[in-house]
Amino acid sequence: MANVKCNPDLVRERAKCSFDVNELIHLIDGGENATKEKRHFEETIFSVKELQDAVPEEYLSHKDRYENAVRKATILRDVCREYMKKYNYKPNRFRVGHGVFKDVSPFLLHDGMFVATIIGQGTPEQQAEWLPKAENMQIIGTYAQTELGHGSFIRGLETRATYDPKTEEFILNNATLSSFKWWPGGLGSTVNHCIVVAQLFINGKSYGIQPFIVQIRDLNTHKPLPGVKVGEIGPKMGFQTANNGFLGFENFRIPRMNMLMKNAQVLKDGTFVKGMNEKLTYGTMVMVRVGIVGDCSLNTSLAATIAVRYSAVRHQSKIKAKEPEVQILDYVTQQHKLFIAIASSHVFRNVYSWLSKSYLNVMKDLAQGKQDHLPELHATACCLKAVCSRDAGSVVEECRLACGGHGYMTSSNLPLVYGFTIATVTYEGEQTVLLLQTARYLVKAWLAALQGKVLAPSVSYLSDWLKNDNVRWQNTPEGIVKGFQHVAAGKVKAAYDTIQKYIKLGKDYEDAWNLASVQLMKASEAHSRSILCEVSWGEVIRTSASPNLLQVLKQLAQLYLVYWTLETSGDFLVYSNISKDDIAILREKYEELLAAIRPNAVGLVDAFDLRDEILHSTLGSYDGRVYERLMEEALKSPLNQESVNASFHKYLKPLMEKAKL
Ligand SMILES: CCCCCCCC/C=C\CCCCC/C=C/C(=O)SCCNC(=O)CCNC(=O)[C@H](O)C(C)(C)COP(=O)(O)OP(=O)(O)OC[C@H]1O[C@@H](n2cnc3c(N)ncnc32)[C@H](O)[C@@H]1OP(=O)(O)O
Ligand SMILES: Cc1cc2nc3c(=O)[nH]c(=O)nc-3n(C[C@H](O)[C@H](O)[C@H](O)COP(=O)(O)OP(=O)(O)OC[C@H]3O[C@@H](n4cnc5c(N)ncnc54)[C@H](O)[C@@H]3O)c2cc1C
Repeated sequence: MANVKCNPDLVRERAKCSFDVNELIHLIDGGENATKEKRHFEETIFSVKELQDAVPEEYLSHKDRYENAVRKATILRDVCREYMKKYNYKPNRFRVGHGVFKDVSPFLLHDGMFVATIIGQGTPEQQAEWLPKAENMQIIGTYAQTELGHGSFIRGLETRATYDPKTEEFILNNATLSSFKWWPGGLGSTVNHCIVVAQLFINGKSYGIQPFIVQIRDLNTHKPLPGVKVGEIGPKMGFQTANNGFLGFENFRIPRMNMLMKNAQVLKDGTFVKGMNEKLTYGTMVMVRVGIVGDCSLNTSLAATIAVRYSAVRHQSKIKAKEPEVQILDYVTQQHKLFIAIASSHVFRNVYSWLSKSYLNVMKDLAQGKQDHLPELHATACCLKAVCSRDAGSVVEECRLACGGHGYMTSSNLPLVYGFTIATVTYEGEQTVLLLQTARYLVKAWLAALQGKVLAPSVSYLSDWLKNDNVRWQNTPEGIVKGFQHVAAGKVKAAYDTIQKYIKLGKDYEDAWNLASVQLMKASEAHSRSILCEVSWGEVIRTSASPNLLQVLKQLAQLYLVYWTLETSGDFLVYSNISKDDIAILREKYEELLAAIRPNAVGLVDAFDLRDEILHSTLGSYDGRVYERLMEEALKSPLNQESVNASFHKYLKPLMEKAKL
């Protein structure tokens, strides 16, 4: 990239960077070697001509766009397979996926949930049967859980799997419209198999929801099998190429062994054998929620790179009347909009790495029959997924707005990035629903703290606060982290007290919960923010890096802490010992941090190391040829391929002629 002829502003920005950009790239990637491998892999993918679109895909019809995405998905699969064989390298498909598809691969659910569910929910025998076929794409699958009528409340799913001991089969049925599966990615026209989550019935008795592996299309003709009704759900806000679909069954029979039975089993005679914990059936969702925190880091870095580079290139208006128009990045309000995006990406990455380790530890425990840490993992993954996805959506939109009119252009790629980022707020557990899951855990933890019990590490601050809620405020990163914990503890207590108040007024627990649920949701958000602050600050101070880089990483981490303290200063005034003077000091600190980060802004986004092919942006490319690219892309419009469009003769001319009469 260094030899590309760049916009002079970007050249100047890069020259003033105070740290070694390559050092940060290596740190993010996990070492110099990892960067080399990543770059070699990406170079390979993006040099495949067939993966490059001649026409921007927004000009294609819905159908052509889908077919093009499938074409590229199959080529990408082949290239990756060869590459993995040759180099024994497991690539991050999500990064290159953004480059190849711009939007979402029709195989996303195959990789992200179908294979993962076979691993997580299948017995060793079932894995041996299905996994090789799924991994080498002999079968293509998705995860079909959500229905027209139910998504959040999965105990309410209506698809039925009724066991027939005579034939040792399950009979799948969707008797109502609301029971039709609705949303699964790839289901529309791509997959031939599904994990179907259905209510198990044996001898008229319900045994809750269970996962079944179901073939829905003929492997040769791709026609839906008799008894299967399947199709695509149509255009959406984003995810246009994900091929989301609907599905219903009518007396569709599958063998008994197609119920994934790692957790619970149905024996030949119809005996149901309960698993260690019925919530383990929800395991794939926990895994994906963890992954989404990492995805939030990637999505935020895409938007930050585009908006920061553009803001360095774009000159508009003046700060001082007699001086030239400034780079818009010099406006402190612009820095306020953008630097939190850079900081958030680092915070999400660090927290993702921490959460993934917890996830793997709990999986190891579960394999040994220990489930003590599962509730804590579930509670933590729920609130972090909810808050990170919401933050990422807001950050991406702020970056888009920060690019003014050009941010509204599809060719900036910011609308698309927003489309797939904001979807993460809803899928894999709607944000409020997940925050309320965490609130259940927090309320229990609060009760346990009141009883003097020892709490799990992520909530032990509740006990500390109970012992001493009068800790002096300190304007240090550690003091701010404590402050976030005080806010969270104060909110948990307030929500708990509100539930108790309603119960005393004669409400039952469920109604009291619903009445207090705004507070519960906010408590859960505050808990999540305190984890984000504590973990990310902790990770940064433990980072081994050169003094220059460490200084910049600390500035970013502090920016995150101070930004969110100021954003939620009302809460701090209510629940911590912060004073108005402390807030004024933090405001000053915030301005200092923006100024300190300013010279490194372009270096920091360069360190995300996102190739132009991944960014897909007229505004964000490495060379900063913004206006040239905007014009080049505009000229690709089909309307610019003709000097006069047929509509002139058909409609406009007759209209003008009528007006003459
Ligand atoms: C570096 C880059 C990395 C990139 C990685 C990218 C990652 C992305 C990977 C793949 C992309 C895939 C794309 C996905 C597209 C979208 C897919 C989908 O959306 S699939 C459908 C997802 N659906 C949901 O998430 C539904 C949400 N609803 C629920 O989960 C549940 O209904 C519920 C809200 C949890 C409620 O369940 P239920 O009613 O049964 O429970 P409760 O009565 O409320 O609670 C009972 C107790 O059970 C505990 N519980 C609940 N869930 C779990 C769990 N999963 N694990 C453990 N424990 C659980 C709950 O806490 C209650 O406990 P108590 O309070 O009673 O003790
Ligand atoms: C892009 C995209 C891709 C998807 N891909 C898949 C897929 O591959 N497979 C799949 O199975 N599903 C998929 N889904 C479905 C997704 O998982 C659900 O849409 C999601 O879980 C939310 O459920 P819902 O639509 O039922 O929302 P609802 O639950 O109906 O939410 C509507 C409102 O009701 C509120 N609400 C609901 N319950 C409660 C409660 N208990 N307390 C308080 N408020 C509540 C919510 O907070 C929200 O404000 C996808 C969705 C999207 C958008």
